[in-house]
Amino acid sequence: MSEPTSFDQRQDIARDLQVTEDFAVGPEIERRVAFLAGRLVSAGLRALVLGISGGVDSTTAGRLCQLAVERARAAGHEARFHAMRLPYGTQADEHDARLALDFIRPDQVLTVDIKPASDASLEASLAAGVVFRDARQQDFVLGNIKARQRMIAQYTVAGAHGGLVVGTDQAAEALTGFFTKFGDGAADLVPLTGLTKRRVRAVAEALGAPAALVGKVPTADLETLDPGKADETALGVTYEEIDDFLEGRPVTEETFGLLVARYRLTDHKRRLPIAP
Ligand SMILES: Nc1ncnc2c1ncn2[C@@H]1O[C@H](COP(=O)(O)OP(=O)(O)OC[C@H]2O[C@@H]([n+]3cccc(C(=O)O)c3)[C@H](O)[C@@H]2O)[C@@H](O)[C@H]1O
Ligand SMILES: Nc1ncnc2c1ncn2[C@@H]1O[C@H](COP(=O)(O)OP(=O)(O)OP(=O)(O)O)[C@@H](O)[C@H]1O
Ligand SMILES: [Mg+2]
Repeated sequence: MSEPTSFDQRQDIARDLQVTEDFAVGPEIERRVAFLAGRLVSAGLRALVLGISGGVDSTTAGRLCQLAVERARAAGHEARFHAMRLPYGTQADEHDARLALDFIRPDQVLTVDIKPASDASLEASLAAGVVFRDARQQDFVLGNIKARQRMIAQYTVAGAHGGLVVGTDQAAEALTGFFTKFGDGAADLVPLTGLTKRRVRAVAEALGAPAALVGKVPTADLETLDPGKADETALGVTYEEIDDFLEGRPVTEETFGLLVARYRLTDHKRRLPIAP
């Protein structure tokens, strides 16, 4: 049997991540709003829950959620969108989060500071004798604790209101595994699935999001020692390159190899836990 060609490899990955060749923003918005409203109604539940960071992904997904609950209500189904602010203490770009909320106009906004619980979790492990290699490694692990703490806060609200937790995973993050397993990677519904980053921005723009958020530099903003670090700095590859790869446009051989390697390495993050 012959080795798959680069072309086949790329196509298989794009298919696995549900990236389509064609993209029309209007029908994509309609399909995703219908998906959220339909799932809420068919599950017999009453709420959608999502953290709003001030980044373009949650701005976009948040507006889709609000449109979906309004559609469900118009069809006679009781439904509300609970948008959550989940800062770790004080967030440097809080003004962007406020801008996002003004645009989304959610039914409800709830703020939970994840700092006390995140710090307590780390402290308890340190007190139990967990030792980190150095301060950087400890800070990186604390970053993943923050992402998981946000997941816990969102599931708390979902539990209180009979809600579904919405995730913001999209194709560029899925390809690179650039999310915390069971943290921001954990959700009930993922309406941005299959969208490259530039397509997320196109959806945001078509929905009428402020330009400052549509074009905002993506950041996981998880490391206390490196606040607001750009995802592209952490990844060593640009979103333009990731999107080009996923959409079948030319990328350098080096980028191609790097992305295929990253996709393989992070396979476990896109699946259920491995069983014997
Ligand atoms: N082959 C394999 N089969 C099964 N499990 C495997 C595995 N390789 C590693 N693992 C395990 O997976 C776990 C590591 O995964 P995980 O805990 O996610 O940790 P990890 O992938 O190391 O870190 C998460 C990365 O995502 C970034 N992130 C997080 C959250 C949000 C965003 C954002 O863009 O907003 C970005 C974050 O900055 C960081 O670079 C470990 O337990 C590891 O041992
Ligand atoms: N400070 C925060 N407050 C509320 N929710 C947050 C916060 N930080 C992260 N989240 C949640 O975690 C998700 C993953 O973060 P991520 O950085 O990938 O998305 P984003 O900030 O919306 O967009 P971008 O990737 O462009 O920065 C967010 O979409 C949001 O739901
Ligand atoms: Mg972000």
